[in-house]
Amino acid sequence: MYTVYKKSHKDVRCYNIVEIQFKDGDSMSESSSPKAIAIGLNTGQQDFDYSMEELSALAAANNVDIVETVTQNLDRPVAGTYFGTGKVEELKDIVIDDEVEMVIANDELSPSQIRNLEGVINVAVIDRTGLILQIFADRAQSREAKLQVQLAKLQYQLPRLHTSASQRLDQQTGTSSGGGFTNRGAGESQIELNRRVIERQINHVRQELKEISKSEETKRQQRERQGLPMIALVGYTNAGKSTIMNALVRQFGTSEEKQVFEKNMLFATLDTSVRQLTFGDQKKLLLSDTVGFVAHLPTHLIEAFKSTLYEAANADLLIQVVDAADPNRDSMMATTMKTLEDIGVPNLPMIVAYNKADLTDVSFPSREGENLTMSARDDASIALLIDMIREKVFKNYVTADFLIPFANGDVVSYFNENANVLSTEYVADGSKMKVELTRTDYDRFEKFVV
Ligand SMILES: Nc1nc2c(ncn2[C@@H]2O[C@H](COP(=O)(O)OP(=O)(O)OP(=O)(O)O)[C@@H](O)[C@H]2O)c(=O)[nH]1
Ligand SMILES: [Mg+2]
Repeated sequence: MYTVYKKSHKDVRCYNIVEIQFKDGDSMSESSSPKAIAIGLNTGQQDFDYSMEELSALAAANNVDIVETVTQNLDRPVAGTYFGTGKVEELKDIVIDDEVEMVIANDELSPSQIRNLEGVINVAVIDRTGLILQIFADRAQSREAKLQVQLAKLQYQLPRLHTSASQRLDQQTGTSSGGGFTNRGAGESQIELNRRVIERQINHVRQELKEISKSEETKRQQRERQGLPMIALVGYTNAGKSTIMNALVRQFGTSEEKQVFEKNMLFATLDTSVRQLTFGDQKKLLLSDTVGFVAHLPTHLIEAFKSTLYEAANADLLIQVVDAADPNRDSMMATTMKTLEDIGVPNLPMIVAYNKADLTDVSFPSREGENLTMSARDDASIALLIDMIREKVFKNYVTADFLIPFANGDVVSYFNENANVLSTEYVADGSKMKVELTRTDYDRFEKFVV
């Protein structure tokens, strides 16, 4: 049904990236899920229980079944083994009793902690970071997302390289190791070589990403040239961003604006999708749906997804979607704000959408300043959200009277397609139009203003 194996190149071995592969077809059946034990260190942090639950959900998103949770109360992790010696022995017995194939730690482990733990318990040890990276690796669809995840994985592997005594090739010469290097000096250790292989891969991926982003850049510039406001949906994973996007697209998208993928699982969305919405008065905006955030999102992944989150960073307005029915919504909001800061998203105007109110006993839709209590499944909520968005992004519209000479018929067509034409009257020297339009368009056609 599945194989769990340590990723092992001929000459590059890494401890905590475990590839979990499933055959097609039955990969999602319950019986095929590998079993694992979740381990966590309770240092007195407030959201400890929740973060252990979330670890199980992350494992489930990877089709791994957590059968038992083992925790220890300590002020800080034990340097070499994460848990104390006694606890590690206890864990070893549980691993044997439960017949699990892996242990998943709630914190990011050091390379030596992983090595030492694996040495005692004899099954693969993965940490939270490795798990998240693996989910992203499995889900990434576009070439850009795939490369970004690959880059994050390589950067994660780099400090985790190790070499066993038997692998050491202290007097390495010639062809005994792969990687395409010809210039391997005598005395270069295996680990140095491994590092160079990975560094080379990193450069290669970076280069490819740069080329892709050039063409992405062109698309973005085209959009920017259209001068449309950009609204970005951001927030914790599974909050309902894609569901809100779809509800808006259903009402205001053109027929070719496709629905995005929404599902009750962590990280359903990995690529940014942008859709255009057009309202009855011809006002238009671009809406982007983005990857969701999670506590302790691996730093390398944040780094890698900066360009995916370009839309968020350059938006005119953010809509932070919150799962209002989740008891941990406050820490999820804190994580979202922290992640936005880490990505370098400036302090943008923001609407906070307390979504999934239908699962709470709070009445909805209801607005309080920039906060909206709503449900993505409720038309009245979507209507109120649209009012709030319009109020914020179309405030720079101006209304003016124009006289367009008959020779400039293209301007009349432009207004009819892109602006809110309030009245048109034909006079001797052209068309007299009262138009509500963006400040940019006003500046562009100012010479026709009367
Ligand atoms: N009851 C209820 N369920 C909702 C609501 N909004 C979204 N959901 C459900 O919540 C789940 C997650 O929704 P998504 O829209 O995929 O969430 P997301 O924020 O895009 O998640 P990621 O892409 O993983 O970041 C789906 O099963 C939705 O049907 C809501 O207002 N009420
Ligand atoms: Mg989504």
